[in-house]
Amino acid sequence: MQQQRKIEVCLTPALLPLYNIENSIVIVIDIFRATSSICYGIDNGAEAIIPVATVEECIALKDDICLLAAERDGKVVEGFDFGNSPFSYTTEKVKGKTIVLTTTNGTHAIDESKKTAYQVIIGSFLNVDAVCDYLKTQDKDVFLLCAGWKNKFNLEDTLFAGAVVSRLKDGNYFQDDSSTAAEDLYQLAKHDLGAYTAKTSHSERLKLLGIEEDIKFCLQENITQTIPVLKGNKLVKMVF
Ligand SMILES: O=C(O)[C@H](CS(=O)(=O)O)OP(=O)(O)O
Repeated sequence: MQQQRKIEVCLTPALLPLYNIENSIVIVIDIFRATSSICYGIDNGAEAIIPVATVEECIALKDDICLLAAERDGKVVEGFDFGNSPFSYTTEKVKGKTIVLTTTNGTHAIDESKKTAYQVIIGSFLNVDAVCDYLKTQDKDVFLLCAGWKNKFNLEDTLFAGAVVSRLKDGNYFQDDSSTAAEDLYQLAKHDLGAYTAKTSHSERLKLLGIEEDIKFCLQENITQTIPVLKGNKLVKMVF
């Protein structure tokens, strides 16, 4: 008899060592803003985005062709082409380009999960239905990894995890308790994600930096069908 697939939500990268993800498709989630910007950039024709955990690794990969993007604590790191705002990942800026990217939380989560995952893909509200449609066609376990904030829990990534859980409901998955909690949170917030996420500490941080427009942008649902997938050390557009 075929084993029942699992759906698990890992609420922060700090909890990752507790899980076995060898048979799982890992969906890395960093709604504000890394995974939203990655989805947008790949959809806008970036050839690849190379996620790295540290600013030093980003500099080490510098060559004449790559763009270098680095963000820490919401700000572009001095000397880099750009940071983590989705508005830096437009067609005009990224089409045909390879970007080496490091961010406070998102690229750290990608780096940690790639070591043992069956596959790593990138999720955001921008591509939520495409991600779920893909997962429904796979016979792998689903592992939703929230990038959180500096290894701590955050609301917006958990909300997105809940959005995925609610869309996969009919798939007869075994759900862990954090998936159930995430789904309940999503049911509470889904009618007005903007109002709910206004409560988040991340919104407060981004507002202080004057970048509320980024928040609105990252909460749009299904503006793309593109799924970034990790191939080697590069995130590229998944081809079906
Ligand atoms: O740039 C962002 O929005 C955050 C920075 S922080 O968490 O507010 O310090 O980085 P990300 O890796 O996208 O969470």
